[in-house]
Amino acid sequence: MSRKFCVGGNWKMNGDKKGIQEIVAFLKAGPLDPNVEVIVGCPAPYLEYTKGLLPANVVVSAQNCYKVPKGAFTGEVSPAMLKDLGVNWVILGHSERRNVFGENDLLVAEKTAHALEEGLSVIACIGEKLEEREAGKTEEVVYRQTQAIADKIKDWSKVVIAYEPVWAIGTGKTATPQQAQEVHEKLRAWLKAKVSEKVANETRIIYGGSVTASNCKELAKSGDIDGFLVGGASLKPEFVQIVNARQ
Ligand SMILES: O=C(CO)COP(=O)(O)O
Repeated sequence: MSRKFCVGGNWKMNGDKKGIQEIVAFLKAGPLDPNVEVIVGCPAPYLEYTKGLLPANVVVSAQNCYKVPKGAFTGEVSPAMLKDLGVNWVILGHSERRNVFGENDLLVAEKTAHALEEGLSVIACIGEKLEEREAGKTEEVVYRQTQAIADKIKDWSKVVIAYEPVWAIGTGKTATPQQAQEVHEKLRAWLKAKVSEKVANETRIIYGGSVTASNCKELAKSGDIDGFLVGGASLKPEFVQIVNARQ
């Protein structure tokens, strides 16, 4: 089975109704490559609003959710609530969740498991910090983060892994196609060894970190880069070019 190219926009804590209308306008104008799965991660209060505006070829995603269906967890959102709104995707374990909000590997794995149980598709984010890369620990870190998830889930069919080296996020320092491909290839080999050959062959591994219209085409040529998770550039019309990187 070939892996469908997948491009997610992660709006982070950006946007208001007017801004969302502008983003929807360039998504509608496209044209977006019909062979690409396009997902936009919007802030929780705007999920239903955004879903109501998006064209049929773009789906909406949440940026976070908690690990249980309901209860005394002030400020949290459950997968059941997302499903109730007709939202079928969630981004989990983003480095900003890990590093600003203190989410550890276990919590990210528990959230992933629960979201999958509730029927959501998950973009599960992993990636090393600059000091970890400089210390030669990139593989150790991404394997550890992926192992935590592998320990909690059985079905990988609704999981997309986003490799986002922390040093490349919002910095303008994109990983080179070689750097990204190297990690993606190693992750796929790891999945083959630790999970199964089928999961290794079928799971999409997308790259995130300063992806722009000008660097996406080179990155998209690498065999193990199955798409992108785009931050800043997903708020701008150039997102359309990133979706179309393989054209
Ligand atoms: O964190 C990211 C996507 O989730 C990447 O952000 P930038 O594209 O702004 O570097």
